[in-house]
Amino acid sequence: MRIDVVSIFPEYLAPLELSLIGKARQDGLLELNVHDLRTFTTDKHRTVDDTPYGGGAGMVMKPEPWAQALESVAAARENSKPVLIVPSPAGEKFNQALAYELAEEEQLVFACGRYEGIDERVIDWAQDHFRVRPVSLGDYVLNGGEVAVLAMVEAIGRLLPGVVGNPESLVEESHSDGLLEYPVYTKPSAWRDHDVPPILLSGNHGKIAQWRRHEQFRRTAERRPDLMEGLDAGVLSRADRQAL
Ligand SMILES: N#Cc1c(-c2ccc3ccn(Cc4cccnc4)c3c2)n[nH]c1N
Repeated sequence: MRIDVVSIFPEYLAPLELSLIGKARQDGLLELNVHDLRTFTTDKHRTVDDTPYGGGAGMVMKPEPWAQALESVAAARENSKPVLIVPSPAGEKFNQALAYELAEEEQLVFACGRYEGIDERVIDWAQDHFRVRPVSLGDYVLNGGEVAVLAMVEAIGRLLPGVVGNPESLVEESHSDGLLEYPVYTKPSAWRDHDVPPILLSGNHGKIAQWRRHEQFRRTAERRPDLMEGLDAGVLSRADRQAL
């Protein structure tokens, strides 16, 4: 997969040189290019914003630098247009299902807006060159798209083949099957008056799996009742229904 990120703060994306994603880039599992939007300006002040038509507070990002930048990074392909992800408070909610969907793409382009956002005509123009997806990280307000891109690239990148050492670990984590993950413990078994649940020391793998499943349901019902409504019937085994 190739990922291109355009931002006026390219240094914000430096953490993607670290850890799992950084190693995936070194191993050639992921190509990630970060581009400075100001590279695509033509005036001596390298201007990327201007006052909003219709008045109002703040500034809006000018359309032409964005069109130049996006044209520059769009890999020419016959069969399908690359995906352009535009982080926005007004986007569809990012979730694990969307992370899996986007992990299948050949190229993802991320447009990190700042100020009050990007001139909407860029989104309209981009429809002819990209499959455009405005995406929100969550229902809270950030100052720009970079933090959202860090989160999305990590969530998507870790799903790519070979990035996570043990693919098994992707199966049982939160949201992989619509449920929150079960609690985890390690040595020592007794710690500051808090003991590891005895079932986990029993060596009875069937009972341990049953306990873990029950904990997934208990936690999900307690912390995220909204997820319980959306559970796919196939996810609920007979034993699961008994656990509810
Ligand atoms: N993804 C995502 C986001 C953003 C977000 C993303 C891009 C930009 C570009 C500018 N701002 C500031 C801004 C603030 C308020 C109104 N309009 C714009 C952004 C906020 N906020 N919250 C999220 N979950």
